[in-house]
Amino acid sequence: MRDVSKSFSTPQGGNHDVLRDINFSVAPGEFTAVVGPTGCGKSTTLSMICGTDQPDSGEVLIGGRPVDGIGDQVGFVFQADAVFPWKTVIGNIATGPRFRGMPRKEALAEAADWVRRVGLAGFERYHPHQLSGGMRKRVALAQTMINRPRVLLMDEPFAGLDVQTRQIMSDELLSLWELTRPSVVFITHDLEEAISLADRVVVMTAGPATVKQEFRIDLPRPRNTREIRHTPEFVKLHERIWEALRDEVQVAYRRSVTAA
Ligand SMILES: Nc1ncnc2c1ncn2[C@@H]1O[C@H](COP(=O)(O)OP(=O)(O)OP(=O)(O)O)[C@@H](O)[C@H]1O
Repeated sequence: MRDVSKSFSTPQGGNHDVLRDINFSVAPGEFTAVVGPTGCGKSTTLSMICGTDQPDSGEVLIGGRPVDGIGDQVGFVFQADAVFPWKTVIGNIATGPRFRGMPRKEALAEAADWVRRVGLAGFERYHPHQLSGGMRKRVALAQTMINRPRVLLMDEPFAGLDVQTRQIMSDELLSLWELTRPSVVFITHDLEEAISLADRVVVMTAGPATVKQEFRIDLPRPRNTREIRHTPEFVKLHERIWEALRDEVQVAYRRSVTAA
Protein backbone atom coordinates (compact mmCIF):
# COMPACT_ATOMS: atom_id res chain seq x y z
CA MET A 1 0.00 0.00 0.00
CA ARG A 2 1.50 3.31 -1.03
CA ASP A 3 0.27 6.50 0.61
CA VAL A 4 -3.28 5.16 0.77
CA SER A 5 -5.92 7.52 2.12
CA LYS A 6 -9.67 7.02 2.33
CA SER A 7 -12.57 8.95 3.75
CA PHE A 8 -16.29 8.22 3.92
CA SER A 9 -19.12 10.72 3.95
CA THR A 10 -21.04 10.84 7.18
CA PRO A 11 -24.85 10.89 7.50
CA GLN A 12 -24.47 14.54 8.69
CA GLY A 13 -22.97 15.45 5.31
CA GLY A 14 -19.38 15.70 6.58
CA ASN A 15 -16.28 13.70 5.79
CA HIS A 16 -14.77 11.03 7.99
CA ASP A 17 -11.06 10.38 7.35
CA VAL A 18 -10.56 6.70 7.97
CA LEU A 19 -7.14 5.94 6.42
CA ARG A 20 -4.32 8.45 6.07
CA ASP A 21 -1.16 7.83 4.08
CA ILE A 22 -0.92 4.14 4.82
CA ASN A 23 2.33 2.59 3.67
CA PHE A 24 3.21 -1.01 4.14
CA SER A 25 4.20 -4.01 2.10
CA VAL A 26 4.06 -7.74 2.59
CA ALA A 27 6.77 -9.90 1.04
CA PRO A 28 5.85 -13.05 -0.90
CA GLY A 29 5.09 -15.78 1.62
CA GLU A 30 5.24 -13.43 4.59
CA PHE A 31 2.71 -13.60 7.43
CA THR A 32 1.81 -10.09 8.57
CA ALA A 33 -0.57 -9.32 11.40
CA VAL A 34 -2.24 -5.92 11.75
CA VAL A 35 -3.36 -4.71 15.18
CA GLY A 36 -5.00 -1.44 16.14
CA PRO A 37 -7.75 -0.07 18.33
CA THR A 38 -11.34 -0.85 17.52
CA GLY A 39 -12.82 1.20 14.69
CA CYS A 40 -9.44 2.54 13.52
CA GLY A 41 -9.80 1.33 9.93
CA LYS A 42 -8.33 -2.19 9.84
CA SER A 43 -11.21 -3.73 7.88
CA THR A 44 -11.24 -0.76 5.52
CA THR A 45 -7.54 -1.42 4.87
CA LEU A 46 -8.37 -5.02 3.94
CA SER A 47 -11.17 -3.95 1.62
CA MET A 48 -8.62 -1.82 -0.28
CA ILE A 49 -6.31 -4.83 -0.68
CA CYS A 50 -9.09 -7.17 -1.78
CA GLY A 51 -10.42 -4.60 -4.26
CA THR A 52 -13.95 -4.26 -2.89
CA ASP A 53 -13.24 -0.60 -2.26
CA GLN A 54 -10.81 1.92 -3.77
CA PRO A 55 -8.54 4.46 -2.12
CA ASP A 56 -9.23 8.17 -2.60
CA SER A 57 -5.51 8.62 -3.14
CA GLY A 58 -2.45 6.41 -3.18
CA GLU A 59 -2.25 2.94 -4.65
CA VAL A 60 -2.56 -0.69 -3.73
CA LEU A 61 -0.42 -3.16 -5.66
CA ILE A 62 -0.32 -6.94 -5.69
CA GLY A 63 2.73 -8.42 -7.37
CA GLY A 64 3.53 -4.92 -8.68
CA ARG A 65 0.13 -4.52 -10.40
CA PRO A 66 -2.55 -2.08 -9.22
CA VAL A 67 -5.54 -3.81 -7.63
CA ASP A 68 -8.54 -3.45 -9.89
CA GLY A 69 -11.54 -5.27 -8.44
CA ILE A 70 -11.53 -8.66 -6.77
CA GLY A 71 -8.71 -10.74 -8.21
CA ASP A 72 -8.57 -14.53 -8.32
CA GLN A 73 -5.16 -14.53 -6.63
CA VAL A 74 -6.69 -13.25 -3.40
CA GLY A 75 -8.42 -15.45 -0.80
CA PHE A 76 -10.41 -14.37 2.26
CA VAL A 77 -11.38 -15.78 5.61
CA PHE A 78 -13.52 -13.49 7.72
CA GLN A 79 -15.17 -13.75 11.11
CA ALA A 80 -18.52 -14.73 9.63
CA ASP A 81 -18.46 -18.17 8.03
CA ALA A 82 -18.71 -17.82 4.29
CA VAL A 83 -19.76 -21.44 3.79
CA PHE A 84 -22.84 -22.36 1.77
CA PRO A 85 -25.43 -23.83 4.19
CA TRP A 86 -27.04 -26.00 1.50
CA LYS A 87 -23.80 -27.68 0.45
CA THR A 88 -21.99 -30.53 2.15
CA VAL A 89 -18.48 -30.14 3.57
CA ILE A 90 -16.90 -31.60 0.46
CA GLY A 91 -19.24 -29.65 -1.83
CA ASN A 92 -18.28 -26.41 -0.09
CA ILE A 93 -14.57 -27.13 -0.37
CA ALA A 94 -14.88 -28.07 -4.06
CA THR A 95 -16.64 -24.76 -4.87
CA GLY A 96 -13.56 -22.85 -6.07
CA PRO A 97 -12.21 -25.52 -8.44
CA ARG A 98 -15.73 -26.15 -9.82
CA PHE A 99 -16.19 -22.43 -10.34
CA ARG A 100 -12.95 -22.36 -12.32
CA GLY A 101 -14.32 -25.12 -14.54
CA MET A 102 -12.55 -28.16 -13.10
CA PRO A 103 -14.48 -31.38 -13.87
CA ARG A 104 -16.61 -32.53 -10.91
CA LYS A 105 -14.73 -35.77 -10.25
CA GLU A 106 -11.35 -34.04 -10.20
CA ALA A 107 -12.64 -31.18 -8.04
CA LEU A 108 -14.09 -33.63 -5.51
CA ALA A 109 -10.82 -35.59 -5.41
CA GLU A 110 -8.87 -32.41 -4.71
CA ALA A 111 -11.45 -31.32 -2.14
CA ALA A 112 -11.08 -34.71 -0.43
CA ASP A 113 -7.36 -34.00 0.06
CA TRP A 114 -8.18 -30.68 1.71
CA VAL A 115 -10.86 -32.32 3.88
CA ARG A 116 -8.10 -34.53 5.28
CA ARG A 117 -5.64 -31.66 5.66
CA VAL A 118 -8.08 -29.73 7.84
CA GLY A 119 -8.92 -32.80 9.93
CA LEU A 120 -12.50 -33.31 8.72
CA ALA A 121 -12.17 -36.83 7.29
CA GLY A 122 -15.43 -38.65 8.00
CA PHE A 123 -17.49 -35.43 7.83
CA GLU A 124 -17.52 -35.06 4.03
CA ARG A 125 -21.29 -35.47 3.72
CA TYR A 126 -22.22 -33.27 6.68
CA HIS A 127 -23.84 -29.88 6.18
CA PRO A 128 -22.51 -26.78 7.95
CA HIS A 129 -25.35 -26.70 10.52
CA GLN A 130 -24.27 -30.18 11.68
CA LEU A 131 -20.75 -28.95 12.52
CA SER A 132 -19.21 -27.05 15.45
CA GLY A 133 -17.96 -23.48 14.97
CA GLY A 134 -14.35 -24.71 14.79
CA MET A 135 -15.25 -27.33 12.18
CA ARG A 136 -17.08 -24.75 10.08
CA LYS A 137 -13.99 -22.57 10.28
CA ARG A 138 -11.91 -25.47 8.99
CA VAL A 139 -14.30 -25.81 6.04
CA ALA A 140 -13.91 -22.08 5.34
CA LEU A 141 -10.11 -22.37 5.50
CA ALA A 142 -10.00 -25.37 3.17
CA GLN A 143 -12.49 -23.68 0.83
CA THR A 144 -10.07 -20.77 0.51
CA MET A 145 -6.74 -22.63 0.56
CA ILE A 146 -7.78 -25.09 -2.17
CA ASN A 147 -7.61 -22.11 -4.56
CA ARG A 148 -3.96 -21.59 -3.59
CA PRO A 149 -4.26 -17.81 -3.29
CA ARG A 150 -1.07 -15.75 -3.52
CA VAL A 151 -2.54 -13.39 -0.96
CA LEU A 152 -4.65 -14.50 1.97
CA LEU A 153 -6.68 -11.84 3.79
CA MET A 154 -8.04 -12.71 7.22
CA ASP A 155 -10.24 -10.40 9.27
CA GLU A 156 -10.49 -11.70 12.84
CA PRO A 157 -11.20 -15.16 11.48
CA PHE A 158 -11.22 -16.89 14.88
CA ALA A 159 -13.01 -14.17 16.86
CA GLY A 160 -16.21 -16.15 17.39
CA LEU A 161 -14.47 -19.28 18.72
CA ASP A 162 -13.73 -20.33 22.29
CA VAL A 163 -10.15 -19.89 23.53
CA GLN A 164 -9.11 -23.55 23.14
CA THR A 165 -10.54 -23.94 19.65
CA ARG A 166 -8.97 -20.64 18.70
CA GLN A 167 -5.51 -21.90 19.60
CA ILE A 168 -6.00 -25.19 17.81
CA MET A 169 -7.14 -23.26 14.74
CA SER A 170 -4.10 -20.98 14.96
CA ASP A 171 -1.75 -23.98 14.84
CA GLU A 172 -3.74 -25.47 11.97
CA LEU A 173 -3.62 -22.21 10.09
CA LEU A 174 0.17 -22.14 10.39
CA SER A 175 0.50 -25.71 9.06
CA LEU A 176 -1.79 -24.90 6.12
CA TRP A 177 0.12 -21.69 5.43
CA GLU A 178 3.39 -23.69 5.33
CA LEU A 179 1.89 -25.89 2.59
CA THR A 180 1.26 -23.17 -0.01
CA ARG A 181 2.91 -20.11 1.59
CA PRO A 182 0.59 -17.29 0.56
CA SER A 183 1.35 -13.75 1.74
CA VAL A 184 -1.00 -13.24 4.67
CA VAL A 185 -2.56 -10.09 6.10
CA PHE A 186 -4.22 -11.13 9.36
CA ILE A 187 -6.28 -8.60 11.29
CA THR A 188 -6.86 -9.13 14.97
CA HIS A 189 -7.57 -7.34 18.23
CA ASP A 190 -5.55 -9.94 20.06
CA LEU A 191 -1.90 -8.98 20.32
CA GLU A 192 -0.87 -12.42 21.62
CA GLU A 193 -2.53 -14.06 18.63
CA ALA A 194 -0.74 -11.61 16.31
CA ILE A 195 2.72 -12.28 17.78
CA SER A 196 2.28 -16.05 17.95
CA LEU A 197 1.30 -16.27 14.28
CA ALA A 198 3.15 -13.58 12.39
CA ASP A 199 6.55 -12.73 10.92
CA ARG A 200 5.73 -9.07 11.40
CA VAL A 201 3.21 -7.10 13.43
CA VAL A 202 1.99 -3.75 12.10
CA VAL A 203 0.52 -1.39 14.71
CA MET A 204 -2.05 1.11 13.43
CA THR A 205 -2.91 4.41 15.05
CA ALA A 206 -6.37 5.31 16.33
CA GLY A 207 -8.33 6.65 13.33
CA PRO A 208 -7.49 8.02 10.88
CA ALA A 209 -5.42 4.88 10.63
CA THR A 210 -1.83 5.10 9.61
CA VAL A 211 1.04 2.75 10.31
CA LYS A 212 2.46 3.68 13.71
CA GLN A 213 5.20 1.09 13.96
CA GLU A 214 6.21 -2.31 12.60
CA PHE A 215 7.81 -5.09 14.62
CA ARG A 216 9.70 -8.07 13.24
CA ILE A 217 8.80 -11.32 15.04
CA ASP A 218 11.91 -13.45 14.97
CA LEU A 219 10.46 -16.37 16.91
CA PRO A 220 11.48 -19.77 15.52
CA ARG A 221 9.17 -21.83 13.30
CA PRO A 222 7.44 -24.25 13.29
CA ARG A 223 5.61 -22.70 16.22
CA ASN A 224 3.21 -24.03 18.76
CA THR A 225 1.10 -20.91 19.21
CA ARG A 226 0.20 -21.77 22.82
CA GLU A 227 3.61 -22.81 24.10
CA ILE A 228 5.48 -19.97 22.44
CA ARG A 229 3.58 -17.47 24.59
CA HIS A 230 5.52 -18.60 27.66
CA THR A 231 8.97 -17.93 26.21
CA PRO A 232 10.95 -14.87 27.43
CA GLU A 233 11.38 -13.69 23.81
CA PHE A 234 7.61 -13.64 23.35
CA VAL A 235 7.03 -11.77 26.60
CA LYS A 236 9.65 -9.17 25.63
CA LEU A 237 8.07 -8.64 22.20
CA HIS A 238 4.64 -8.38 23.78
CA GLU A 239 5.85 -5.65 26.14
CA ARG A 240 7.43 -3.64 23.32
CA ILE A 241 4.47 -3.87 20.97
CA TRP A 242 1.89 -3.27 23.70
CA GLU A 243 3.70 -0.06 24.58
CA ALA A 244 3.07 1.18 21.02
CA LEU A 245 -0.50 -0.14 20.90
CA ARG A 246 -1.60 0.96 24.38
CA ASP A 247 -1.51 4.69 23.62
CA GLU A 248 -3.68 4.20 20.53
CA VAL A 249 -6.18 2.04 22.40
CA GLN A 250 -6.43 4.76 25.05
CA VAL A 251 -6.99 7.49 22.43
CA ALA A 252 -9.77 5.42 20.83
CA TYR A 253 -11.32 4.68 24.24
CA ARG A 254 -11.29 8.35 25.31
CA ARG A 255 -12.96 9.29 22.02
CA SER A 256 -15.69 6.70 22.44
CA VAL A 257 -16.39 7.88 26.00
CA THR A 258 -16.53 11.54 24.89
CA ALA A 259 -18.82 10.66 21.97
CA ALA A 260 -21.17 8.81 24.33
N1 LIG B 1 -18.78 2.08 3.89
C1 LIG B 1 -18.60 2.92 4.91
N2 LIG B 1 -19.26 4.10 4.97
C2 LIG B 1 -19.07 4.96 5.98
N3 LIG B 1 -18.22 4.75 7.02
C3 LIG B 1 -17.54 3.59 7.02
C4 LIG B 1 -17.69 2.62 5.98
N4 LIG B 1 -16.86 1.58 6.26
C5 LIG B 1 -16.25 1.88 7.42
N5 LIG B 1 -16.64 3.09 7.87
C6 LIG B 1 -16.15 3.77 9.09
O1 LIG B 1 -14.74 3.69 9.07
C7 LIG B 1 -14.23 3.51 10.38
C8 LIG B 1 -13.28 2.33 10.38
O2 LIG B 1 -14.03 1.12 10.22
P1 LIG B 1 -13.31 -0.30 10.11
O3 LIG B 1 -14.39 -1.32 10.08
O4 LIG B 1 -12.34 -0.26 9.01
O5 LIG B 1 -12.53 -0.35 11.49
P2 LIG B 1 -11.85 -1.59 12.23
O6 LIG B 1 -10.54 -1.10 12.73
O7 LIG B 1 -11.85 -2.78 11.35
O8 LIG B 1 -12.88 -1.80 13.43
P3 LIG B 1 -13.05 -3.04 14.44
O9 LIG B 1 -11.72 -3.23 15.08
O10 LIG B 1 -14.07 -2.55 15.42
O11 LIG B 1 -13.49 -4.21 13.62
C9 LIG B 1 -15.43 3.35 11.30
O12 LIG B 1 -15.65 4.58 11.96
C10 LIG B 1 -16.58 3.03 10.36
O13 LIG B 1 -17.79 3.56 10.86
